[in-house]
Amino acid sequence: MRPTLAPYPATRLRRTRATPQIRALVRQNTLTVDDFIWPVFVRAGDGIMEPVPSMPGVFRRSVDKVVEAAREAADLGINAICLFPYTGIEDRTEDCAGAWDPDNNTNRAIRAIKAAVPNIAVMTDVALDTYNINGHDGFVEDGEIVNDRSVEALVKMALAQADAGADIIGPSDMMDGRIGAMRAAFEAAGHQNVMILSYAAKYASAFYGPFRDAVGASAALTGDKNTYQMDPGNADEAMRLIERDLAEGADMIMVKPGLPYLDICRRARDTFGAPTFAYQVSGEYAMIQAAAQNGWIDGDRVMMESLTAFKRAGCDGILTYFAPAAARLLAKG
Ligand SMILES: NCc1[nH]cc(CCC(=O)O)c1CC(=O)O
Repeated sequence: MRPTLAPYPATRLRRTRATPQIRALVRQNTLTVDDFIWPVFVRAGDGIMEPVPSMPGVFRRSVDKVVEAAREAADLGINAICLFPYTGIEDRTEDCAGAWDPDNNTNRAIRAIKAAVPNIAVMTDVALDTYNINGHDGFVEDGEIVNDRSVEALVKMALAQADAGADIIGPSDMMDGRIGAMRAAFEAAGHQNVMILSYAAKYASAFYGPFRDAVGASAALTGDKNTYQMDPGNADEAMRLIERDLAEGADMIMVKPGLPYLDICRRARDTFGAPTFAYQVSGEYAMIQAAAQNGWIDGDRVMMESLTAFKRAGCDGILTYFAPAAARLLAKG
């Protein structure tokens, strides 16, 4: 729809920008604490908060500290927390068995949060990269990332998370057929209320660098993820992937990374109208933090502006490491 515009001077578009009150009145998109999912890194141990050097302000937390973080988030009004495990090179294996161990750090954290902080949703990550000796999201056979055997393992991983009490399962692996396989397995296991937030349009991005440091995958990763994650030049393929995942039973979909892919967010929103999320990934976070620490930008303002951009692009919510900081700023008003 084209707005009707009388010619100048009848139309002076600056009129509706003149005061804070009028600007607030005509504002189309507003960020609220309801928009955030907070990604948190879980590690072994007790009483540990280990800083992630490439992500200033982000920590690897032991389970007890993750529970504290969940409580803090819930008190700020954040609706969901998303868990990612850190695994050192010594605990990584070729068979990735740790991924579906009911007592791995993620599953222990899910149970502990569910017991202590009932008013926050728990989301998880489903991919083998955090347990794999070679850092890939699927099994590697003769240098190839194999699909169907990986899907079987991912289903086991997802079931273990659902058994532990996860509310939202987030498959980030980009294997074909995993959403349908997980949905069928959940139905068979009585987990019909477990949601799937599919990382449907996930690009092979250099913006994931700091995350791979955070989960211990950087040192492990051999080669790249170009045979399963998307080519940054493609847009139509993202629509096909989202349509496919929704048809297989995903409840919500994600575009990842975030800011460089806002065009994909907008198309996803307009094409499918499904609950649409973006992941403001580690590299996006690190760039803003680095520039802010150098005094080159106003960190708080850039944080809020970047998060608002996702709302403008049609997203219902954002996975962001800024969640608690932004929630605190919003609470101040
Ligand atoms: N399956 C792994 C996974 N899940 C979330 C991220 C990235 C998140 C971030 O960069 O903040 C990645 C990294 C990757 O695909 O290599």
